[in-house]
Amino acid sequence: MSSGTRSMTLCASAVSCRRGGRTILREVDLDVPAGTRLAIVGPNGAGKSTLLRTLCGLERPATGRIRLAGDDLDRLPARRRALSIAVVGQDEHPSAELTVAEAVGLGRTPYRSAWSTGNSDDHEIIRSALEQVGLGGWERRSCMHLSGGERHRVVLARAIAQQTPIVVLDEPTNHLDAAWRLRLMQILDDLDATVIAAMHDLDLVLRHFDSVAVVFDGGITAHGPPVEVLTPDLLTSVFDVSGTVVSHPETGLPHLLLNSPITAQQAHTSKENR
Ligand SMILES: Nc1ncnc2c1ncn2[C@@H]1O[C@H](COP(=O)(O)OP(=O)(O)OP(=O)(O)O)[C@@H](O)[C@H]1O
Repeated sequence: MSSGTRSMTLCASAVSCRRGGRTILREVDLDVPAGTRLAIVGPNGAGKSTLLRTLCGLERPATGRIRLAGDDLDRLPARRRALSIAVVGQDEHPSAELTVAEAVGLGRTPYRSAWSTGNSDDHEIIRSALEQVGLGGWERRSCMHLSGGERHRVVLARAIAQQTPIVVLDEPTNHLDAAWRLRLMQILDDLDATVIAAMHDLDLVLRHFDSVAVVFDGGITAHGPPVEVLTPDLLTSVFDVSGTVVSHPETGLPHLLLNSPITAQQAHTSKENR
């Protein structure tokens, strides 16, 4: 971990979020120590994107504070924020008018002075970011003609090129095929950065994140190491599925076996018992 990464703890205290006149999250406390990997999970509509957007400063909390390395996030100048946090949004794709290099080069904007088009370091950083996402040599291609998965990888390369101590991603495995889902997780594992990601794939969460925060019922209902949090009871009461964590017979790593969605009656009983 670099010294810059080490000092960048992100801290939410008593944060409430409102969208469309409705309170989505109430009094959330969440510390993300520098250099750790946090997955945010929860059912559709629970408020994962809302929490992520608030944590990275794209939305202001209705109440409470977000602090980055001790400073109030909403008081940080835009440039300093862009040098601290890179964001890969849900279903975000690069503008069709840009070449791949231009789209990835947007990640270098906070480092440039006005009217600068980038220097040789920038070109090398862009080239290297494209290599990492398997698009080496694609600099001159138009973003207009990329597939969904390729566009997603360009946006990921932009975040890598931004070289921030914190990277925030909203459902980063969307649009990716089986191999690229695993490669993406490897890329995130290798980043010298704090990683915060909203995830639907709980199996990947088990092996690639230090901790998981479960967003449910207007708050964080559980938070801790994935193998401790993703218990059969929690899977039933929060996700309406039955499932269990098993060890891979060869690697010994934890994997999630999901059986079947539970019935509406079972879900009701489980919630009554919570
Ligand atoms: N701009 C908005 N105006 C009104 N309601 C909104 C707005 N954005 C989100 N919501 C509502 O806030 C709630 C939380 O949305 P959010 O996108 O944070 O959920 P999520 O957990 O990320 O869901 P998903 O897994 O489906 O992506 C949802 O009920 C959604 O309909």
